Amino acid sequence: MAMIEINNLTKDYGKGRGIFDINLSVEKGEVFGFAGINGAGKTTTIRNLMGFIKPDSGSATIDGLDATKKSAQIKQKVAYVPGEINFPGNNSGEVFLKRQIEMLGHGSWERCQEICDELQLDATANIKSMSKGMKQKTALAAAFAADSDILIMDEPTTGLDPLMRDTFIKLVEEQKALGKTIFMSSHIFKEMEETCDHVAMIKDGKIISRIDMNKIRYNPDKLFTIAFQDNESFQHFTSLSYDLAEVKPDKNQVTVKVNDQKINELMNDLQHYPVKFFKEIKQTFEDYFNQTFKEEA
Ligand SMILES: Nc1ncnc2c1ncn2[C@@H]1O[C@H](COP(=O)(O)OP(=O)(O)OP(=O)(O)O)[C@@H](O)[C@H]1O
Repeated sequence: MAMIEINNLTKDYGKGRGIFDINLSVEKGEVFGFAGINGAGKTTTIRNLMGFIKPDSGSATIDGLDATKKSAQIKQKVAYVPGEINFPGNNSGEVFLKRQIEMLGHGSWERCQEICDELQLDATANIKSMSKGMKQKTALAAAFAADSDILIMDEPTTGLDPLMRDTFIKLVEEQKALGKTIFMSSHIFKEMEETCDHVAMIKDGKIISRIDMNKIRYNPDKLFTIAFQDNESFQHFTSLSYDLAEVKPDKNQVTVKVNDQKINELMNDLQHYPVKFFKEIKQTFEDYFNQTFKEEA
């Protein structure tokens, strides 16, 4: 059974805003990304999932628990990082973190301290006077130290610098190795590319694509840009039967799409031409995201 199941979920705020007929399924042990630009519907979906708001139609379950009817149990079970962090009370980060661990009934203060060290967070500061980044780190420390089977995080790296994002990626990988299920929204491509097994893309409240990230990470179809030293070589090469993705005659340059199995063939062919430069164009999740959004426009 899937750990997170969303069926035909709709929350209509009017004027085309909200989420419409969302269907998603996240398996146990999977890191699942939810990608979309501002206002796409990520937070609305997550707030439904956590039972903070009721859908107009459809349903969501977490480990078999209905998000609306069993919201209290879900909040106990899930380590949650909200999109907008607003801590209750006027205590130090440490007091807050210790209470969180006590409240959830799993996780340990020792592990929490290790995570605070990794995130370079001084949790002795008062939570009300913390900077945006410190609040985000405190919320992450609470979630990662909770030892919950499921983590749901809404834009978890907001306010973190690039080095801290790398620490975040490491923490996610550790959780994945422990078999935890992670659902996180983001518009930061790097963290999704490095951590997610699957990503769903949302636009205007609707899912427009589901991606197996291995197909992006280990895409057998590679792109190579080759610049030739003279126009004659360029002309001759482009007359061969390669799949030409881009041709720039003024620069004697061509970009070819070549399957892994045909790379040796390309290398052999290129030996016959004076080549100025040769480089692989890496296809990233960002390229896929931008392309899909353009196609949907
Ligand atoms: N309580 C509300 N009342 C009216 N409209 C709302 C409400 N909450 C969200 N919306 C609208 O629903 C749409 C989806 O918002 P949501 O916050 O889910 O997007 P998001 O993908 O999380 O965006 P962001 O990346 O900016 O956080 C937006 O158009 C937003 O203005």
